[in-house]
Amino acid sequence: MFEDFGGDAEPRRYREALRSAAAAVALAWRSAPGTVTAYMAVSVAAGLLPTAAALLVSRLLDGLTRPGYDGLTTVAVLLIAATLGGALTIPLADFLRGQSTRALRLRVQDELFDGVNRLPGLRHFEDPSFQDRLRLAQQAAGTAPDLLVGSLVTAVQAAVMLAGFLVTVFVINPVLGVVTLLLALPALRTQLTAGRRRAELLRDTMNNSRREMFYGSLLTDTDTVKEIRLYGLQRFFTDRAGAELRTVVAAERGTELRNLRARTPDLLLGVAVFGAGLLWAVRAARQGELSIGDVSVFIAATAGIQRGVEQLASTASTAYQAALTFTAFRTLGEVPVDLPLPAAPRPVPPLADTLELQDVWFRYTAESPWILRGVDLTLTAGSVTALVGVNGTGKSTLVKLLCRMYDPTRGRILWNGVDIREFEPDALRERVAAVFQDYGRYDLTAGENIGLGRVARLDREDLVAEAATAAGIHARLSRLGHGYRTLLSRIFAATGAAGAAEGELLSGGEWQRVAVARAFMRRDADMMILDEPSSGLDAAAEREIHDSLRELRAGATVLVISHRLSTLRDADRIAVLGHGRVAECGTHDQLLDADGEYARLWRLQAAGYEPGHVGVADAPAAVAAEGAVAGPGA
Ligand SMILES: Nc1ncnc2c1ncn2[C@@H]1O[C@H](COP(=O)(O)OP(=O)(O)OP(=O)(O)O)[C@@H](O)[C@H]1O
Repeated sequence: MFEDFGGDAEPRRYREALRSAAAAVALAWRSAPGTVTAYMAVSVAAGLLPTAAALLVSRLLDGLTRPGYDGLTTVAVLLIAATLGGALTIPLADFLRGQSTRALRLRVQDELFDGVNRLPGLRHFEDPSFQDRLRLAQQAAGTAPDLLVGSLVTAVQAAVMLAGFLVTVFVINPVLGVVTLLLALPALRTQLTAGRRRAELLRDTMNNSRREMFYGSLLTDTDTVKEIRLYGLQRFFTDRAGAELRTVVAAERGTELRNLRARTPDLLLGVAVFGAGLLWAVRAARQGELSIGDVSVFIAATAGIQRGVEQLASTASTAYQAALTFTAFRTLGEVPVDLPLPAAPRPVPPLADTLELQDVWFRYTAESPWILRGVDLTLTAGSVTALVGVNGTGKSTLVKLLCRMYDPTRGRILWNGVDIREFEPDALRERVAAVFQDYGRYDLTAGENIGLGRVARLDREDLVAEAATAAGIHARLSRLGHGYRTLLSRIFAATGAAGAAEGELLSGGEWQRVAVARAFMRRDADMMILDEPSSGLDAAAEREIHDSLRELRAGATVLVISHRLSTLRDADRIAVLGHGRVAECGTHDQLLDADGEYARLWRLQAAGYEPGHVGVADAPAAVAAEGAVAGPGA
C-alpha cells in the first residue's frame, strides 16, 4: 500500500515496487504496444553502438601502428557508420518515446477517472488523505510508466554497453574486471535508498504541495480574486504559498543532501579503482605486455564500466522511485468503496408510497459530533414536505443521506419500505432531482448547464428551453449573444469567427435559476429536493419558481429547505429540525397553533413583512430572523 512503503520491511517494499513497476510497464505497453517495441529496439541498438565504436577505434589505432595493415579504410567507414547510427538513433528514440508518452497520457486519464468514478459516495472526496493520494496517483500515473519504460530501456542499454566493456576488460585484466563489477553492488544499494527517499519525500510533502497550489489558485481564481483585492490579501496568500513551497524545498534539500552524502564513498571508490587500473595499464604497456590500442581500450572500457554501473544504479533509483509512487495509482482500484453495494441490487420502483427516515443518526467521522440524532420523518409520495431549522442543524446533511452520498451511521432510510442500501446508488439517483445549496456552476454553454440535469437529453433544445422556462430563465438565456449556445464562463473564451471572446456572465440569482432549470430537466423524477432553491432570487423569480414547482411536481414527492418561511406555508407538512431531531412536524396552521419553535420563527419573520408576500423587505427580515434564532438553536 502507498501508506506503508516508508516504514515497511525492505524485501516487501521491493516486492511492492516490482508489482507496481510491472503494472506501470504493462500500462505503457497497453497504451501503444508497437511504439513501445520500436522504442526499445532502437534504444538497444543505440546501446550497442558505443561499444562497437570503441572496438573500431582500437582497431584503427592498432592498424595505424602496424605497417602494411590494409583494412584501415573499412574500419574507418565502419566507424563513420557507427557514429552516424549513434546520431540517428537518438532523435528517433526521442520521437518514439514522445509517441508512447502521448498514447499513455490518453490511457492514464481514462484509467484514473475510472478509478475515481467507481466510488459512489462523497466520503473519500471529503477526506484530505484521499485527496493527497489522488494527487500522487495522478502525478505518478502521468509520469511513472513513461519513466519506467525509459528506465528499462536505459538499463538494457547500460547493461549491453557494460557487457561489451566487461568482456574487453576481462580479456585484458580479469581481476580488475571483477573488482569493477563488484563496485556496482554498493552503488546500486545507495541509489535504491535514494529512490525510496525521493518517493517518500513526494508522499510526505504532497499536502504542502497541494496547499501551495491552493493558495496560488486563490490569487487568480475569479471566485476569490475580488475579496483578495478588497481585503488586501495578496501578500498574505503569497506568503502562505511561499511558506508551503519553502517547506517542500527544504525537505527536498535535506533528502538530496542525505543522498549525496551516501553516494560520495561509492564515487571515491570508483575513482580509486579506475586510478589503480590506469597505473597498472601504463606499467604493463611500458613492459610491452599491452599495445597502445589495448591501453586505449582498457581506459575506455574501465571508464565505460564505471559509467555503466553509475547509469544502471541511478536508473534503478529512478525506477524504484517511480514504482513506489505508481503504487498510489495501482492501488487506487483497491480503495474500498465508501458505500457498501448490494451483491444483488434491487430495481428501484417508482416512489408510490413513502420515503421514510427511521431513527437516522449520522456523524461525518467516528471522531466528529453527531449531526443527526434519531431523525424520524416520513415523506408521503406526491406531497410537499418543507424542512426548516437554524443554520448548521443538518438539513443539507439530511439531503446528502437521501441521495445516498453517505449512509446513515445508524437507522435506515426506506423507499417504499425498502432500505435504500439495497439499491444501486446510481439507480436511486436516477429517480431524484436536486438543487443543492452549493450547486455547480459549470464553465459550459447555457444549454449544457441545464441539459446536464438529464445528460442523455443534453441535445434536446426543446426540453432544455422548457426547463429554463419553468425556472424563469428562458428569456434571459435567449437574449445571450449565442442564445443557449453561449458559453457561461469567466475562465474560458469561446473564440468566434471574428476571433472575439464570447463567454458571458450571469448574476448570482440567474445562476441559481439555471441550477433550478437543471433539476427541472428531471421533471420525471419521483423525488425533487430543493435545498434553498430561492435564496438568491428576487421576489418575482421566487414566486415564479414556486408556481412552476407546483405545476411540475404533479406526482413528484418534494422536499424543500428554506429559511424564508413564507415560501413554505403551502407545504403539506413542515418539519422543524433541531438538535439533530425532528422537533415539530405539521401543517403551517397546526404548527402555529402548537406555538413552538416554528411559530416563534414565523412571528420573527412576520414582523419584517406580510406572511405570504415576498418583497424587497424580506431580505433584511430573513437575516434578522436567522440572526435571532441562531443563538439558542445552535
Ligand atoms: N463534509 C463534512 N464533514 C464534516 N462536517 C460537516 C461536513 N459537512 C457539514 N458538516 C457539519 O455538519 C453540520 C450540519 O451542516 P449542514 O450543512 O447539514 O447544516 P444546514 O442545516 O444545512 O445549515 P444551513 O442552514 O447553514 O445550510 C455543520 O455543523 C457542519 O460543520
